[in-house]
Amino acid sequence: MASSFSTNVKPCKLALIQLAVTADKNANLTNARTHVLEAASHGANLIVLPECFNSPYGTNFFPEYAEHLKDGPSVKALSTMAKDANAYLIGGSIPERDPTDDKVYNTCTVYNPQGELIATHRKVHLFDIDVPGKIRFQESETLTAGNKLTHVDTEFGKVGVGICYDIRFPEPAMIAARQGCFIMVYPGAFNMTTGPLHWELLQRARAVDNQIYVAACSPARDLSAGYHAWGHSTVVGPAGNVIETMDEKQGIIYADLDLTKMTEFRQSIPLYNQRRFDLYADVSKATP
Ligand SMILES: NC(=O)CCC(=O)C(=O)O
Repeated sequence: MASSFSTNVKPCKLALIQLAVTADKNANLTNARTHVLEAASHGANLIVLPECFNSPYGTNFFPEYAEHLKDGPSVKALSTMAKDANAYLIGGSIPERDPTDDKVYNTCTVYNPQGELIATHRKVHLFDIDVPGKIRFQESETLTAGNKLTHVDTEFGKVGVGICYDIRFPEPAMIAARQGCFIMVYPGAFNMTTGPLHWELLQRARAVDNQIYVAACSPARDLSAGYHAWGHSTVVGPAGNVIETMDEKQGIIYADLDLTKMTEFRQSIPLYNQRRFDLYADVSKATP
């Protein structure tokens, strides 16, 4: 079977904005706007913000900062930013309160260059871990998990979206790749324990498994905050190569994404046609 990627699409300049996040929501939105417009002035047409960019990252903060998507200040600000930047904007994530059930979600909102909200992704895998003596974090104390995978059509091709801990699960990236996404984008906030261990490894793994681009966009590290983000926002290519990365400070990285090169690489190592789904079509049925 031939790869389902289409290559006759426009080239795309990706920008990952590693924002410094504070406890002041309005200041965070203003800071995001400044950086989105800066990225656009450098020619970026697909711009990404970090996980939880409008609120400190902590289970006690999520309900306090949560807002409705319909009329919340963050969605309004992001929509205007996308329009003024004339770019697709993957708006990191924000704590979202659903007015129908009052539950709170960790939600990524995506906008087209006209400022229209074209997709939402609620974090599917909640970050519940307990590494003794290192880090305990239980998003499920205040958040509810989303129930769908998210693929967004853009003029550059189809973009898969996950949020942070979602990257640990290979299946959504594989489904996205098989359904034609050329990139998985993960707004994410790893920490000082799991960041050095797994942040880059997981991005490279998702990329090399599926021969797609992978981008992960973190907040900058703030040692005065309760949660210390790893930073190191990174773009990985379809061969599993790190294209661009950075340190822990606020800043922007850029990458030109070239689907022709991606298709050539897929032809040279044609995993797509070689998979043996006759042997492993449904891993959920595997038992010891
Ligand atoms: N915000 C998150 O989901 C953090 C995920 C993380 O640090 C990990 O190790 O996984």
